[in-house]
Amino acid sequence: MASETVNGGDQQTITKPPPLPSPLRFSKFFQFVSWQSNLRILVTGGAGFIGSHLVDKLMENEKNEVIVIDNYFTGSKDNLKKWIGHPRFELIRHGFNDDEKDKNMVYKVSHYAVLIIDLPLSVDVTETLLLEVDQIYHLACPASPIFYKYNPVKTIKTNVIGTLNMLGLAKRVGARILLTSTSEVYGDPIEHPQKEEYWGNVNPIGVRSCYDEGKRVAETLMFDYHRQHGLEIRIARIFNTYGPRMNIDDGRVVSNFIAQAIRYCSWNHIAPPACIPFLMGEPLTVQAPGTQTRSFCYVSDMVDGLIRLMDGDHTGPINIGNPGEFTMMELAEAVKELIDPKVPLKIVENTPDDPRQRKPDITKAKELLGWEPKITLREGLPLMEEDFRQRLGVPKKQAN
Ligand SMILES: NC(=O)c1ccc[n+]([C@@H]2O[C@H](COP(=O)([O-])OP(=O)(O)OC[C@H]3O[C@@H](n4cnc5c(N)ncnc54)[C@H](O)[C@@H]3O)[C@@H](O)[C@H]2O)c1
Ligand SMILES: O=C(O)[C@H]1O[C@H](OP(=O)(O)OP(=O)(O)OC[C@H]2O[C@@H](n3ccc(=O)[nH]c3=O)[C@H](O)[C@@H]2O)[C@H](O)[C@@H](O)[C@@H]1O
Repeated sequence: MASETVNGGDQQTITKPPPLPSPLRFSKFFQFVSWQSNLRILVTGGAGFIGSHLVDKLMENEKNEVIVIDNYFTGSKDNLKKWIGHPRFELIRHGFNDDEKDKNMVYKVSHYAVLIIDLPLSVDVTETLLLEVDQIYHLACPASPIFYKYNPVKTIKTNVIGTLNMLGLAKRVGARILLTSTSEVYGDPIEHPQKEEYWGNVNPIGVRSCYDEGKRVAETLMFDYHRQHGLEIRIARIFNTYGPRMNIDDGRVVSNFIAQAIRYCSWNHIAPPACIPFLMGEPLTVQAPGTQTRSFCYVSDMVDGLIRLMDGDHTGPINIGNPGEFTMMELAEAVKELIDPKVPLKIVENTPDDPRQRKPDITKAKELLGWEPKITLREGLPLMEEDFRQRLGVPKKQAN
């Protein structure tokens, strides 16, 4: 088991041996060795953007059994529809599955009647859960700033109570757990690019704190369980990730710019620009000043990095991101160039505490995981455009 540390090596090394696999799972393995999958993997937040791509990749391995829990706040069952009904896949609904539904009808009707009829049945990580699994990818948490700021108390609960619950589960069944932390733990960074040793510059009482301080506490909890109980932990610090399947009105910059540009062009196509300009859709909304930077990682690279981290020997935290750095103005220009150079830009007001620069130092990921991103922004944007056009029902116009 790994005992490498970060932060200049000033953290304690592991004093306890790693936990044994769940006794339940162990006996099942020997009893049914002929059909038992090698790994039962829980993905929290598996109906979301990164989570559903991760599920796709994990399901490619026939030795894996994948279980998803989600409360569908920002995720959707649609993202998982190709796996629903697959024998190696399970989407947990309020802690019981379809076969048990009839047996539990009274219980369910009395407690969840409205949910059964009107809403997809969901599982929230702020509630405790007992499952027999070997690995936990803990992603559940709204990621887009407009969504995580919508109900900040719930965001904090998800990060703190949700992570505690998943750590409790990992401890009980002897599972390895990976947390998807964030580059937001570096706040508005004074060091650039950001190395894992950097402790960050975070406002503890700002409107983003529910998310960035929430993730910092989640990291603390992970390390405390690791030191105190010998839990096998992995922490990924994810930098801005984009790709197909992001919510169209997610609010994050890449999805906003692509949706705005496609919508602008579709209106432009119907209404001649000279006569009805207000019908032409929204320009690209660049939040002031537009010189702030981000480094964008394509989702397949991200998923590859997460799996390498989970399956490797290093606890992290490890930055996983693409070091290619762009100002928001440069990103807007790249989207214009791709979709339609005539789409206008509009400078709009920014939100408080927006980090002014962000770029990962990925030396650790390269050295410890043998990972580096393969897909550049210019290669990834067209893949996302194609997916957004399909979902918006706006095909690309063929050049004459
Ligand atoms: N996408 C990025 O750029 C990025 C960057 C850094 C970190 N991350 C982290 O990666 C993870 C996934 O991000 P994403 O971009 O796929 O976001 P997303 O919003 O698409 O997915 C999050 C999923 O978690 C679910 N969820 C939220 N709260 C929950 C709760 N209390 N209980 C159960 N499910 C809950 C949502 O319904 C959704 O399906 C998050 O933890 C996020 O903080 C993402
Ligand atoms: O990578 C990360 O660690 C974090 O990145 C994002 O947070 P943020 O970078 O603020 O994401 P966006 O909302 O996409 O904003 C990026 C930049 O684009 C700008 N922006 C956003 C939206 C828009 O329409 N226009 C625009 O210029 C924002 O001002 C900001 O400077 C994610 O949403 C977080 O969940 C994640 O943890």
